[in-house]
Amino acid sequence: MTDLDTFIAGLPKAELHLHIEGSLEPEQMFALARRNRVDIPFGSVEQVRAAYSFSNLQDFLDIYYQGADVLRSQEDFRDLALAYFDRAAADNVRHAEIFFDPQTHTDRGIPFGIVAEGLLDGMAEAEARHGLTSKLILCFLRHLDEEAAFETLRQAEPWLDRIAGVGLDSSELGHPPEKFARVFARAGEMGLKRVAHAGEEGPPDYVVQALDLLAIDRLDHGNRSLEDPALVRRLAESGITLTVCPLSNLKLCVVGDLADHPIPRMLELGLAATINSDDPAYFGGYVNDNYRALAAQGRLSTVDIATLARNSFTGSFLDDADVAHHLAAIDDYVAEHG
Ligand code: HPA
Ligand SMILES: [Zn+2]
Repeated sequence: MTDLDTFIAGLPKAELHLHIEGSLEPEQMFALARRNRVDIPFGSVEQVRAAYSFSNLQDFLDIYYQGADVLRSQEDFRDLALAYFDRAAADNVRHAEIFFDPQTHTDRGIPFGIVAEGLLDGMAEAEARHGLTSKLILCFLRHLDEEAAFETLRQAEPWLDRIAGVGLDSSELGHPPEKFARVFARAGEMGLKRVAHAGEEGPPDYVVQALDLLAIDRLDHGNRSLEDPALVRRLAESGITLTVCPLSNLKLCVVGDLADHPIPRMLELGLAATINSDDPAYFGGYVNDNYRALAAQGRLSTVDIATLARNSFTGSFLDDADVAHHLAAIDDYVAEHG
C-alpha cells in the first residue's frame, strides 16, 4: 500500500452514487439463485465474472437487469443491502445514499413493499452493526415511459417518509430528462429530493435539462458537462455536487484510460465532485478501490482526496448538524494523517 492508499483507507467518507442491485456479487447471485430455485445462465462464479466485459452502458444494463432476477423475497433485499453495507463500513463509509430500481422488480411481480421493506431492514441493521447511516433514493427507469414512473411513485406512497428522493437511471441516450419533467415536479411537491444521471453518455444538453426541467439537487456522473464551458461555470457557481464513478467510467468506456479521467480537472474547475462506486460488483471495485485507482494515476494529492471526501458529506442529504459532525471527523483525520 502506498501512503495515499493508507490515507484513503482510514478517511471518513460518504457514498452518494450506488445502485444496490449493482452490489450483487456473483457469489451472492449463486446463493440466491439456489435459495429461490432460479435458473441463471452461468455455470460458475468465474463464468459470471468473465461475462462482465462491456463496451457501453447498454451492454452492462442488459446483464445487470438479468442478474437482479435472483432477488425475490424481503430477506433477499435485506441480505443484498447488508452485504453492501458491510463492505462499505470496511472502507470507512460513514453514510450512504443508495439507489434502488423498483420497476426492475415490480415488473417481475415482486411487490414494491417487499423491495422497500427488505432494503430498510438492511439499512437499520447496518446502522446498528456499524453506525453507518443511510438514505434511500427511488430511481425511475428512463427507458420506460412517464406513466410507468407515475405509477411507481403512487406505489411508493406508503413508504415516502422513509425515502429521501427520486433519481433517474438506465439507458440515457434517446431518453432525455425532459421525458420525466412532470413526474419530477410531482416528486418535488411531495417533498422529495431530486437527482438524475446525466452526461454519462448523453450530451451536455441533458445536464442542462436535468437542471432546468427536473430541478435536480445533485447530478449523477455529469462527465460530459466539461464539453460546455457555460455549463461548467453554471455548475461551479451553483455548487451542485457531481457523483462521479471512475471505475464505472472505465468499464463502460465513458473514459478510455483512467489517466484521462476528468475528476482532477473537475476539481481545478471548482466543481463539487465526489468519488463513488456505482455498481461495484460489476465494475471491479468498491469506493476505496475507486479512490485508489485514481490516486494511482498520480493526479490527486492528499488535499484533493480530503476535498473529495468533504464534498461527499456536503453533497449528502444529511442535515447541517450531521454534515458538520462528519466534516469535523475529516478535519481530525487530516490533522493526524494528512
Ligand atoms: O451507471 C449507470 N447509468 C445508468 N443507469 C444505471 N443503472 C445502474 N447503473 C447505471
Ligand atoms: Zn449510476
